[in-house]
Amino acid sequence: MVTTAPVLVGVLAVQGDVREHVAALERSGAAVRRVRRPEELEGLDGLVVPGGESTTIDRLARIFGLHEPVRALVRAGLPVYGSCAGMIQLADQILDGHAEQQTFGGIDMTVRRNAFGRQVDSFEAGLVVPALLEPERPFPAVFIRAPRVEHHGPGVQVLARVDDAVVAVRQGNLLATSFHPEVSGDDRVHQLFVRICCAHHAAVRPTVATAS
Ligand SMILES: NC(=O)CC[C@H](N)C(=O)O
Repeated sequence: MVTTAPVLVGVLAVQGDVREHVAALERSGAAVRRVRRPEELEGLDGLVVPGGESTTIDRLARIFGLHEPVRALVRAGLPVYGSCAGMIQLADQILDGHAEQQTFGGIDMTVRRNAFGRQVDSFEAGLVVPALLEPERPFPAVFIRAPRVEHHGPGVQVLARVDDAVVAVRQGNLLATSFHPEVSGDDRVHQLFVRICCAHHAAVRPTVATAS
């Protein structure tokens, strides 16, 4: 029998719906660590930037000394998944951000904050997402003051749209959704991310498989 340890995925825990992501990742087979300090980034196979308020996540990440180390890990190829405010944090450019707002960047896209307008601040949509397991089953996507991708470069793969709006993307090991899969009771987005983390782990860490 070959035994392998589960991948270790961090959840940036400065603000936002951290607990729901921790639970969804654990259900998807990952070991999870909440990250509030730079040293807690060490040894991770992936990182989730949760939804919440991107201006607050940005400000606290900089105060806690996490901004530069997370930027460096993104550029070094660590798998990172950003949901809603987390998607904003992974965008190279943002529209309707605060004047001094910064992002980790990494995905060659321009994201507009709060793009779906006040009258539909929150809504749910059944999305067709071919990249997920059982793609014929629509994903119950919950949008809460959600951003949308306005422009993206050729290296960015579009995973889902609502009408014409791009709401889920992947670029290499970086994954981002406008919506909140952690509150939907459907773990297929987290399962996709854990698979990306497993592939990265296998590529960068020598396998210590014990045969018995
Ligand atoms: N649910 C969310 O994460 C909302 C994101 C929020 N509108 C922002 O700009 O950060």
